[in-house]
Amino acid sequence: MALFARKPNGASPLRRQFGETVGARLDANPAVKRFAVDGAQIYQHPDFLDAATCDALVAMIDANKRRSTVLAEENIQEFRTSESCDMDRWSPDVRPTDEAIAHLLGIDPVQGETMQGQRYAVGQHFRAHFDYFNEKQAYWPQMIETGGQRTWTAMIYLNHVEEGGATWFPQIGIRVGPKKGLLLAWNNMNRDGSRNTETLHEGMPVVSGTKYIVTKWFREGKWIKA
Ligand SMILES: O=C(O)CCC(=O)C(=O)O
Ligand SMILES: [Fe+2]
Repeated sequence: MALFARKPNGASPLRRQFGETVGARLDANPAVKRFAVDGAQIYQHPDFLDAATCDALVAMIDANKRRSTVLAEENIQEFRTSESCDMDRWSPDVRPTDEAIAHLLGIDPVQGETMQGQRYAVGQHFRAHFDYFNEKQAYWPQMIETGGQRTWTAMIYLNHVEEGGATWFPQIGIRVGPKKGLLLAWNNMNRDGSRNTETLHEGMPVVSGTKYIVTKWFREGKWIKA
C-alpha cells in the first residue's frame, strides 16, 4: 500500500509528518509543557479535563469494565492485569472528550482508535511495552486494514491515586504520577518516522487506591472508514 510505504526500519514520510505537525501544535500551546528529554517527544497538559467530566468517565468505566487484553502473541496473563472497556465515541458523554483530544493534537478524529477506559485495582499494572505495532507479528495485516501504525498516544488520569500507578518511561527517565485531569501525550515514532524504542513505558502497580485512565491511540491512516 503506497500510503504506508516505508523503509525497512519503519521510517516513512507520513509518520515523520505527524511528529512535526503535532509537535509544532503542542509546542505552540501555552497550556502544554514538553518534557525536557531528547529521546522522545512527550508532553503534558496538567488541567486538560475538568473534575466533573473525569468523574463521569470513571462511572462509565466502572459500569462497563472487563478484563484487559493485549495484542501480542506472548504469554500475557500477568502482562496487563487491569480491567478495560471501549468508550463509545458517539455517546454524548464521551464525544466531547474524544474530539477534544484529537483537537489538542491536531489529528483528524477519524484516525483515533476507540478510546479505552482502564481501571487498576491495588497490585494491578501494565508491564513495560510499546504502543506501536510490531510489523512482523501476525496481527499486522489486520492493523493495516484499520489505519496502519500507531503514531501518537494520549492518556488522561481520571482520579487521584493514593499511592503507586505512575506511568514510567525507563529509557528516557520520566515517571508521571496520576493527577486528576492531567493529559500525557507522546509520539511513538522517531523524528524520521521510525519506531522509537525509547518510548517503552509501563503502568506501575497501584499500591493504594484505584487508578482510572482513558487512553487514545492515533493511527497514521483512518481508523474509521467513511
Ligand atoms: O496505565 C498507564 O499508566 C499506562 C497505560 C498504557 O501504557 C496504555 O494504555 O497503553
Ligand atoms: Fe501504553
